Amino acid sequence: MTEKIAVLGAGSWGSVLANLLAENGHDVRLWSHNPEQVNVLNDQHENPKYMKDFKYSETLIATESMEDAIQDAKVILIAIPTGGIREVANQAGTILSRLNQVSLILHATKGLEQVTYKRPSEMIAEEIPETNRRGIVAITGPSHAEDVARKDLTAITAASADESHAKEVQVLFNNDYFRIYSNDDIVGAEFGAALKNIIAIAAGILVGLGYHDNAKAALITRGLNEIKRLGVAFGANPFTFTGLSGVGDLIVTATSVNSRNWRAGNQLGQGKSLDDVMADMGMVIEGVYTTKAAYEMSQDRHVEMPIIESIYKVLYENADVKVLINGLMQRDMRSELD
Ligand SMILES: NC(=O)C1=CN([C@@H]2O[C@H](COP(=O)(O)OP(=O)(O)OC[C@H]3O[C@@H](n4cnc5c(N)ncnc54)[C@H](O)[C@@H]3O)[C@@H](O)[C@H]2O)C=CC1
Ligand SMILES: O=C(CO)COP(=O)(O)O
Repeated sequence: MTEKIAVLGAGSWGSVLANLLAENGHDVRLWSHNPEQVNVLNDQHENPKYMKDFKYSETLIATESMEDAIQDAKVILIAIPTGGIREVANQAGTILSRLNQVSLILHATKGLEQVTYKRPSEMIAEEIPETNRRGIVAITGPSHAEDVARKDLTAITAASADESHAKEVQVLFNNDYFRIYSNDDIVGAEFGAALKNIIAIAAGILVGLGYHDNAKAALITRGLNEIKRLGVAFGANPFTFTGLSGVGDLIVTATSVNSRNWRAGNQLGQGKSLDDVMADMGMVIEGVYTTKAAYEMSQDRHVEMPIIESIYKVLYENADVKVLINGLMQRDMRSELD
């Protein structure tokens, strides 16, 4: 069945998901706050800053009016970085109240808010009145926008406390190259999504320093343990971390040059400064911010996270990464299962 769907955020991920939904036959309005980007998307079906050399479907319509996008949309997908999602959800909430409309809210954001440590779905719940939303679903998992654009096979998770909403999302997105599984553990899905970016930065650093496959495998495995430990401390189901939103996303992000977090780490490992890395990327590097939130959360909750603590020290205290690696390797001997 064709649905009207609003996608808020026309960066690499929002634009590619909007394109997929339009090609699935839905009536999609892609909102961006940048009028020039909207014109190029509508006239040339391109989005050069975010998705080089990719032609979007002619049925995809971009708009700079959030109200046009949202009006009559049964589903609203927010694909905005963590730093902007609260503001955009607030704008959407105001419009939904004014229109007296109720929509299902999806988000594709991977991070934790600074200072409050809130997950994206918690920010959405605070900004969009309950009377204007049927439910909140996180869509997350191993999915580089570049691979989805070229229709590589992709499987991700739709997570919602009410799994019936996640099942609705499966119907909207599924096609012959894109498959969504449902999960009722939105806490675990959002923790996996946010924290894997930190381990991806660490993996990039290791490769930048000249380490190889054994080091990467050790980092990914022990990193997953830290992700699970923090997530479980906040109520996540440990099994979620063995799924697409956990180990799946960790593999894709920590092993790929397509990952902006991995690339950022790789450049840091080669000696570039964090300021230069961030200025040159031109797109969001979520893990830089999530590292700070996760480190502070681990201190508050007394959750041991030595790898994430080391990345915090590299990014925020200019610590020597080789000294930190040495420290990690010399920690007290322990059981793998502790
Ligand atoms: N790019 C990818 O392959 C994937 C990205 N994600 C996640 O999706 C989220 C969005 O990422 P991308 O699209 O890749 O980022 P991006 O950096 O490519 O684009 C972000 C877009 O959001 C807009 N934006 C930022 N703050 C805004 C605000 N306050 N108001 C209005 N617009 C605002 C920017 O102008 C830009 O168009 C992130 O949390 C990311 O981790 C998730 C899966 C895959
Ligand atoms: O989340 C992603 C893939 O699942 C994209 O990761 P980056 O933000 O590191 O590019």
